[in-house]
Amino acid sequence: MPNATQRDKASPQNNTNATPSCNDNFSVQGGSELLQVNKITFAYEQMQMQFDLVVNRGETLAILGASGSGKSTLLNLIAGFNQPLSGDISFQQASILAKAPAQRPITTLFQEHNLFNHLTVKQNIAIGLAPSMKLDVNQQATLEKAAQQVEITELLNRLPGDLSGGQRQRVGIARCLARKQPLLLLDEPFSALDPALRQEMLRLIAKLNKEHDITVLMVTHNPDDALQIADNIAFIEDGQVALHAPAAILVDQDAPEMLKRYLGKS
Ligand SMILES: Nc1ncnc2c1ncn2[C@@H]1O[C@H](COP(=O)(O)OP(=O)(O)OP(=O)(O)O)[C@@H](O)[C@H]1O
Repeated sequence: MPNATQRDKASPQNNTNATPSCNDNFSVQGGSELLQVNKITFAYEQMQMQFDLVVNRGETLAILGASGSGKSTLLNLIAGFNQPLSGDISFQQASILAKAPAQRPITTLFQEHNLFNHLTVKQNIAIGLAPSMKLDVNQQATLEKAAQQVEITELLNRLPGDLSGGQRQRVGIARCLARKQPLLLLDEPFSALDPALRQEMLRLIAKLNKEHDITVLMVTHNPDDALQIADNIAFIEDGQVALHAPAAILVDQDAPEMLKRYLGKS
C-alpha cells in the first residue's frame, strides 16, 4: 500500500492533468498544457516508434515500461538528442523541433555521465549556466543558491571522482536547478543509489517540482518511485505511449492487463 505521501500525490482526485488515456476510469484531469509530443515518429532498424503525449505544467510524470520499450528514446526526442522522422514537439504551443538541445527549455539528468571528471563541482555547475564557465554576479549567486539547496556548498572545490554516487547526483541536480529550465527530464537517475539516498533524491525532486514550478518527466523501473512522487504515469509499450493515467493506477486492481503484466501482477 502507498504511504500517506504516496496517496496524496497519486490520488486521482488530486490530479490536475488532461491527456487521453486508454480507459475513461483512469483518465487524467485537465490543466494547462506545457509540452505536446504530437505524432513523433522515430525508428531504429528493428523498431518503429510513434509517441503522442501531453504534459501539463507542474505535472510529475513517471515513464514506465519494459526494457527496450522506448522510454529513453522518448526522452531523447524531447531533449533533442534524437531527431524524429515526422511529427512535432511543442513547448507552450511553439515548436521546439528546430532547436538544439541546449536551446530547449529543458535540462536532462541521466543515471551516469552527468559530470565532467576533469572539472570541479563548481565548474560542473557553472558550465550549465555559461559554456565558458565565466559567470557574472547574478549567475554566481544562482550557482551558490543551487549548491545550498542540495547541500553541496562544502564540496564545490572537489572533483567528481572524489565524491560518492549520491553526492555526484546532487551536483547533477544542482546544475539542473541553476539552469532554471521549466522542464526536467530524468532518465533512471537514482537506480544506482542505495535506498536511503534514493529516498533523499526523490524528496529533492518532489521539492523542486513543488517549490520551483518545475515539470518533471522521470523514467523509472521502480513503481514505488512513481507512486511516491508522480501525479501520472505514461506506460510505454512497443514504442508507443500505451497508457497515460493517474499514478494510482499502479495499485488499482482494475488496471489494464498490459500494466498488470509489466508489474508482475497477472
Ligand atoms: N543507438 C541505438 N541504435 C540502435 N537501436 C537502439 C539504439 N538505442 C536504442 N535502440 C533500440 O531501440 C529500442 C528502444 O530503446 P530505449 O533505450 O528507448 O528503451 P528503454 O525502454 O529506455 O529501455 P531500458 O529500460 O532497457 O533502458 C530498443 O529495442 C533498443 O534496442
